[in-house]
Amino acid sequence: MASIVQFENVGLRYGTGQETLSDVSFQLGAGTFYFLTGASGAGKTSLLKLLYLAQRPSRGIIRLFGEDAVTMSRDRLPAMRRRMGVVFQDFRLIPHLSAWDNIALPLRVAGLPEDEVEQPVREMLAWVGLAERAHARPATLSGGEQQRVAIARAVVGRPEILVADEPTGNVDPDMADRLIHLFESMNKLGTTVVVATHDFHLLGRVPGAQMMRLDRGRLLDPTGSLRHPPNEIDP
Ligand SMILES: Nc1ncnc2c1ncn2[C@@H]1O[C@H](COP(=O)(O)OP(=O)(O)OP(=O)(O)O)[C@@H](O)[C@H]1O
Repeated sequence: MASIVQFENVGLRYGTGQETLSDVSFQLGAGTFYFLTGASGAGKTSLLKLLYLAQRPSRGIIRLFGEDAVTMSRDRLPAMRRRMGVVFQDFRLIPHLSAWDNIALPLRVAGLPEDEVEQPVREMLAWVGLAERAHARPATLSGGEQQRVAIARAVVGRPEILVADEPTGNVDPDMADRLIHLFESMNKLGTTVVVATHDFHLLGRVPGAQMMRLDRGRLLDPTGSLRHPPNEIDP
């Protein structure tokens, strides 16, 4: 299976402090589902920021869709980012837009005509259980509802990679299962999915998902499953 993301000896240092991420090396196989776990402060959000190109590493090599993401010119970044859907930990919805318009945004930015925007937005709103709240602005939605709008916005354009940072942090267990099922359905259609979570309950929900575990800025890969081809697990 082709790898869609490669990190080689990546390090990240904010300011002049210690490295937040050190010697991080892995490859993500196209079409695979990954969970990223680790204690609070281990560096999960930082790793995801490198992945969705919000942050450049202090050292190492990152290749995304076969291109060198570290030396890439700033003009190329928006086109690369459009191939990814991101669920931010703090949602980042546009406050003056309704739930509907927030979800429609990636499709409109991609230049889809309005008659091709309506159906996917309607379907996504229904999927995340917010059909009745289509016209609500983010400030009038609960935290869990905002999170569901953020998820709908990230997946509506069927991105090649979906990156989600604690996407079930604000919803009840039933909704968490439903959202994970949505990610799994997208994964079955070919999207590579990376979900950072503290929620151990979720980890068993996706058969075949690979685990990435960060421990104080270092990625543990005891089974070698993050290399390609994955190592056989020793009997
Ligand atoms: N912009 C920043 N400037 C300086 N330090 C930062 C910045 N962002 C994160 N850090 C530090 O980097 C470390 C890792 O943070 P990060 O948010 O990546 O961890 P995390 O595993 O996602 O944690 P959590 O599960 O609590 O969200 C922490 O010590 C944090 O204080």
